[in-house]
Amino acid sequence: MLLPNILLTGQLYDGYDEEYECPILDEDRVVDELENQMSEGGVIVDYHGCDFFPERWFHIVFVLQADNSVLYKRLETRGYNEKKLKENIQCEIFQVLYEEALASYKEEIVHQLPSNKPEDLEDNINQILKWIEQWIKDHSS
Ligand SMILES: Nc1ncnc2c1ncn2[C@@H]1O[C@H](COP(=O)(O)OP(=O)(O)O)[C@@H](O)[C@H]1O
Repeated sequence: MLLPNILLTGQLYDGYDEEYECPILDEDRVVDELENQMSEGGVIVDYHGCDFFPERWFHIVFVLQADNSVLYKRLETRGYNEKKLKENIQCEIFQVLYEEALASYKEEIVHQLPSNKPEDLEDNINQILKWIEQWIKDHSS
């Protein structure tokens, strides 16, 4: 589930942030909106933050990381303004999202995955698939 798409089509935002040039997320509405689907299970949620999601929603959390030079080029290509670009890079340097994940979920379910090169994408998918298979095995009896 790609959360940004749902947010935009479902209009689950509350105003627009002129400084960061993005919609302001209405976190409570997002959680309400996703609750039924999430409690059914079998859902992968892709988003850049996680502290407002209920802990019970997830069995595992992956935090993707990129080296700064790689990330800089990526965000520059996306046309981020100077301030937004700087803050995103700083966020990566201080591992803000990894820390947020550690603070929001049990440490043993939070994993970091490098995402610098296309090959990393493939490796990460394989690793996540392996984890899913193992989880299904462990929980089917
Ligand atoms: N592992 C990777 N290797 C090479 N390019 C990547 C990789 N991950 C992302 N990218 C590049 O960055 C862009 C944005 O990736 P995306 O996963 O959508 O980022 P985010 O989820 O942080 O918004 C992609 O279109 C691609 O060009």
